[in-house]
Amino acid sequence: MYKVLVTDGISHTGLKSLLDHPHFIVDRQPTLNTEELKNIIGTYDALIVRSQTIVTEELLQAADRLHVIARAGVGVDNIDVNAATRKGIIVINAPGANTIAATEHTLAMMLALARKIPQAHQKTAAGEWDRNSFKGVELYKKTLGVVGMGKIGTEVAKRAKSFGMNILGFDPYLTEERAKKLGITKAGLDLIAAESDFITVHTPLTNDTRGIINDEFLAKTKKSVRIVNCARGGLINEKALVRAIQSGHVAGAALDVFEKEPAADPELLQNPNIIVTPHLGASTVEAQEKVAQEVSKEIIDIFETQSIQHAVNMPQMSGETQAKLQPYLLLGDQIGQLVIQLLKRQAPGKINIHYYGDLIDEDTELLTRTLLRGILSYHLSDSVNLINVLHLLKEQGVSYNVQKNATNKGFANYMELSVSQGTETARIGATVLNGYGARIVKINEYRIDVKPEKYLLYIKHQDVPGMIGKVGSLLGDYQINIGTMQVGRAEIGGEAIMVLTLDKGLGAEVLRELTHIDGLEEAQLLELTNMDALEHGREEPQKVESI
Ligand SMILES: NC(=O)C1=CN([C@@H]2O[C@H](COP(=O)(O)OP(=O)(O)OC[C@H]3O[C@@H](n4cnc5c(N)ncnc54)[C@H](O)[C@@H]3O)[C@@H](O)[C@H]2O)C=CC1
Ligand SMILES: O=C(O)C(=O)COP(=O)(O)O
Repeated sequence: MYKVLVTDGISHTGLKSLLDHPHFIVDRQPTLNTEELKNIIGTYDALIVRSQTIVTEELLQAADRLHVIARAGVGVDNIDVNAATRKGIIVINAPGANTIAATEHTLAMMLALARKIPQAHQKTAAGEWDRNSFKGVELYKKTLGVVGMGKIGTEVAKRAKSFGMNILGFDPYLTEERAKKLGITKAGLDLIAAESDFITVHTPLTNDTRGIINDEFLAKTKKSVRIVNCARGGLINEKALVRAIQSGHVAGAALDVFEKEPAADPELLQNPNIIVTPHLGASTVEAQEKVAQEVSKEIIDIFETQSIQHAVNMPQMSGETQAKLQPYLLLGDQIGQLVIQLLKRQAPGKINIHYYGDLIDEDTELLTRTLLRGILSYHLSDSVNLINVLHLLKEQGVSYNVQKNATNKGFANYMELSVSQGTETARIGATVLNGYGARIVKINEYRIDVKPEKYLLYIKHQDVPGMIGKVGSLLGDYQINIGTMQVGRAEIGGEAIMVLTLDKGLGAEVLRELTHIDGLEEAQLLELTNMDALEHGREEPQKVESI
């Protein structure tokens, strides 16, 4: 059973697949304080949050078995993603599931700001019939500057066009072609400042975007501009905004998000020209069900089938590509494990990965991580996974290099992995044969043809007659059954290798005796762990024995 902790208010209906699943226990604890959360997090496999729960490095230090943090929404700035990555915790979100909700809230805020609806409502509800104080402005024929033309920015732009607005869009990823298709103008920040009557921001909060609307930007804006932020507090420098509104340069602002939440600054909250909502952009019935459904499904997938779709700290890959790469991923993990053992179990210093043939057309980032995890797992065991493997390599000072080559090396697809430490190098080449499965086809400079199995006996010897018989009979004396035997040599009568698959492992005594055979230079048992789990395309999940 896997234990899932749900903090923050998450839709019960949306969580249904998790709540009904026989392998998951879901605890809903929406009112925990930081200390309480820290005290219990250690017993959970997954955590589901919205924007309210702050997931810090300190909290993660106590999260000993946490495998997944799911953000039922988009922004992950309340989660220390780097700390999660270092700990090998997958962070997922639900991009797109609340796009429409945030879009409609932005439009609602823009209209409310233009027509002073909250202020008028307040006065009317208090019994005052004031028809003079609330003259608004129209959106029609006005220019809207959209900073951040991602999912929400784009949907906002489309809807604003239907009000007859001219749209200026700014986003490093906005091409002229897409802008044209949307019927908007691709612009820079300066043009947006100079031309816009309304400006709305829709970027994530990053080092780049923090304070993107600041004194300097506001100074370049048109007089009486109105500003909307339904994305992230911090994109607008609040002090600068208040100054610009007080000076009369900015006519007003509509804010759903704040530098610090819950918002408390009276200069913002009690300003007659600023309308506010308490981070409600995603708060619709539909969006909340959808975000909860999406993260629930993905959590189940991650634990049950190791398939990850929306990890923010992993390469993204479609299910189709993942399925196509699956045999290579299994093989990659295996040759990673084997190559480090061939290096006489020394820590790696330098790793080279080459992909040839059909593999060069694939997105190999996940495969590369799998190979690297295979290598590191020999010394670091379960503490290394696909999430933290690059971080751990860096931490260990191991360099790696990936090359792709269109030549096919005699196989439709081929990958070669070499690991060095000092002057020693171990190398394995492998391929997936259509209809026959995975094969190791090269070990160091020798060509062979071995199907990876749990126990492989690797022997280096002189290419002299009788060697195969001697090895076979010694193993027979110890009741060790040989599954397959392959020999490879660089030249007749020179050095050669023998690779045997065995039904069980063998001890140091047998290995010692093997090396006493005349002409036998080296014997090494290579062992693959996690074979069963790998066969099923996933690692062994952590199990809760009893709750
Ligand atoms: N108020 C609320 O409740 C909600 C807020 N959000 C927030 O809205 C924002 C946008 O969300 P989505 O559209 O779903 O994300 P998205 O990832 O689809 O779009 C973000 C866009 O910002 C662009 N961008 C990044 N840096 C930029 C820069 N320096 N200048 C201009 N553009 C830049 C990116 O290229 C991307 O196209 C996020 O901050 C998200 O957290 C999302 C949902 C609800
Ligand atoms: O999805 C986002 O980025 C949001 O800001 C929504 O936040 P919430 O889930 O409503 O706390």
